[in-house]
Amino acid sequence: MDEHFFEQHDYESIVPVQPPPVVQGSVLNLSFASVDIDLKLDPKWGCGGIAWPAAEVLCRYLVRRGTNSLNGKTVIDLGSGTGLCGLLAAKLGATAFVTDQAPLLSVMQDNVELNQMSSSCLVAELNWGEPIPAKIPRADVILAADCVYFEPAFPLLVDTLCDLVDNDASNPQEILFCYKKRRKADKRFFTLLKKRFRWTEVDDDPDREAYSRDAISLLRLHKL
Ligand SMILES: C[S@@+](CC[C@H](N)C(=O)[O-])C[C@H]1O[C@@H](n2cnc3c(N)ncnc32)[C@H](O)[C@@H]1O
Repeated sequence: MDEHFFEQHDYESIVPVQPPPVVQGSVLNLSFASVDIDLKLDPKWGCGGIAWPAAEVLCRYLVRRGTNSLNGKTVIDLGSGTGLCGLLAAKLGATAFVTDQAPLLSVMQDNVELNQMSSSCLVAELNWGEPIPAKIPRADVILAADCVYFEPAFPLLVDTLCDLVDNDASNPQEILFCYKKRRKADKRFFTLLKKRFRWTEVDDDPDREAYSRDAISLLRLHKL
């Protein structure tokens, strides 16, 4: 993301921060190339109960890297909501941990069961800013989609990202951070992030031009 990103995309007045309306209990059938995922949506849990566009961008990118590209890897999906990115990672061969706050755990568990992924996609509570629970192991890949939207949580999310990354050069971790810009206030998140991470745009995604028109960036973070 170059430094003019926030000036180019001032969507504040035209992109609603509120989630689109969703019918309670509806099931969304998503297809990413050959990988299908069914998602129960639950608007009762606000923004966590629906699938967000940044999650779909991240899923499409992961699938494009190959259907076995996450074989044997451990993946953590932060602020997973419905569980979409973690479920997709599990379908690509990973052992995935879909994590969120307590109210979202039942939606994620329902979706894990709906997709028959209970053996490789595990649901765990992980509140940003709090110690990483013992049941969550070191991850090879950390995913975060559409997690920048609530200002008080900005420093908490940065802390959790830091806690999950150990900078072991012999065993590097990948952090894929897919972000949709909505408000100028989001810039404060990147000001905080910059103190602990640098980032590069994922540049091997042919969809990049299309989603950047929608103010979505897919970033790879590197801990300083
Ligand atoms: C906009 S939703 C994105 C959900 C999903 N990643 C997607 O893209 O479809 C943001 C998610 O972050 C979670 N979240 C917000 N604050 C959090 C916190 N302090 N700790 C853990 N998760 C949090 C919310 O519960 C919600 O599921």
